[in-house]
Amino acid sequence: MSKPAVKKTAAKTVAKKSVAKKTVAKEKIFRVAILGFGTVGSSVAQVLAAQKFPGIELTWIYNRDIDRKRAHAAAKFVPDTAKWTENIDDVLNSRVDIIIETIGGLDPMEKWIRRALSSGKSVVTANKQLIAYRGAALTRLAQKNKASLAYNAAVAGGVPVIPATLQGLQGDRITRLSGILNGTCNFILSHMEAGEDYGEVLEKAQAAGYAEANPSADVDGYDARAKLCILARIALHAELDPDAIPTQTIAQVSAVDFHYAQELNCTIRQISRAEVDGRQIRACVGPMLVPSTSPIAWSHGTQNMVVTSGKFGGDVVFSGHGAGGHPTAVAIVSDLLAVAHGGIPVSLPTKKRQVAGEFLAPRYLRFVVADEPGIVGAITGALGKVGINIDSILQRPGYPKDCLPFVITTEACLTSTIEKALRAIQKFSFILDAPLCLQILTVDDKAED
Ligand SMILES: NC(=O)C1=CN([C@@H]2O[C@H](COP(=O)(O)OP(=O)(O)OC[C@H]3O[C@@H](n4cnc5c(N)ncnc54)[C@H](OP(=O)(O)O)[C@@H]3O)[C@@H](O)[C@H]2O)C=CC1
Ligand SMILES: N[C@@H](CC=O)C(=O)O
Repeated sequence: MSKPAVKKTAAKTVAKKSVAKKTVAKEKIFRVAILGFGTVGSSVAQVLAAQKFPGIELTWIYNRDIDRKRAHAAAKFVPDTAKWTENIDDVLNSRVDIIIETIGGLDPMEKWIRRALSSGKSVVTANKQLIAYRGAALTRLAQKNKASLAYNAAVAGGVPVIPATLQGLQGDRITRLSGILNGTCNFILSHMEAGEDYGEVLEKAQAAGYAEANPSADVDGYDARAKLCILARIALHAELDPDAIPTQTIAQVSAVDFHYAQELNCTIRQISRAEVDGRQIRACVGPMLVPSTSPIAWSHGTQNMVVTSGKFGGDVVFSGHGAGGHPTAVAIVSDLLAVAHGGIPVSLPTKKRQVAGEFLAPRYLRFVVADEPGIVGAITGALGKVGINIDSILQRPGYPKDCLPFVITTEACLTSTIEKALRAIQKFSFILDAPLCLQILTVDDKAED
């Protein structure tokens, strides 16, 4: 009779030990460093200070000119126990477990992150340029050194499109991605839609910390195309050369385009698109006309929106704030917690793919001309010559005749065909500015078979 009792006691002891072990494991402290104490880095410190996550200890802050940073109001969110340094070796040679990189750019960040991963430190980064150009190699380096590389914040700021795609959509065959991937451009264009001036709104976006260090990255499309490449890697399993993706600036969009877009029941947004086309990927980034009935048109301010189209699951929409310190810090801290809790993202093989910039789409063409008889005939003739069919011609009264903007919309045509027609049109003597040519998005967002 006594045997089972002994067994029970032994089992209890084993159970107690394993609980104790788990408790010890749970209590592991992850030492964390933040590189870069700017908009995002200081917000990370604030989010960490506000929530005091168990097992996370902020131990280092690295930045240049550290006295200036320590004097900043956000420094109060950094615990007294953390050390401040302007020497990167202090961090890279320390016993830090996880480095949060919020500086940006390729050089020297690639070198520093390589050093961190090679010594088994995990890295959480918001650096979309680095991940777009070097993400595949850095991920391999992390895996080789049993470290983690997480970059949820590099695409769409606070919208968890990367973790959701990695954990929730890898079972589908995604064939198409489209949407708004740059908060600064969305902020600018949605404010212009409400009548504000391009230059003034860009300044507001910079002051609020939404824009990149060089805002050309935002307005000229380089930031969005880096994000598109990252998404193409995880959703389409395609490695793309960011430089091969055609980008168009939003700087040429003016108030008159919003007036004409409104007459067409549309608005204008910077759109990023990538679609599987056999062994290549069609991709581009630029301002486009979006029907007012499309949810994309309802994105205002820093909102981003990504639509993925899967063969089996159909369309999935992600939306939220794509720029700003706090939303981005949420993505970073979530990555930090996932790394500390041992989360292993799904990692399917990827293939290098060529980029094609050819899209079949209706076009919005805005011309600025010195008015004279025969202009419409000359332009429509040039379009007809390459087989492009016109859908509408819009000319509002009241503009000066010596600098007259008017619009032609076309039926769906290929990018190369419209470009050929525009090269011919640009030679006409009445053309004052390079014509603005924008794709018009249609509601044809179905997954391919
Ligand atoms: N802002 C946003 O909404 C988002 C930003 N990101 C990404 O996050 C990263 C940081 O962006 P953000 O916080 O806006 O940028 P900030 O310019 O506000 O912050 C960058 C910080 O890094 C410091 N820094 C820059 N270069 C160096 C260097 N060589 N050595 C040491 N310190 C340096 C800067 O110091 P100093 O003050 O002296 O310039 C600054 O404190 C970028 O990769 C960006 O693309 C991602 C998503 C959203
Ligand atoms: N400058 C970027 C910041 C986030 O990635 C943007 O405006 O989207």
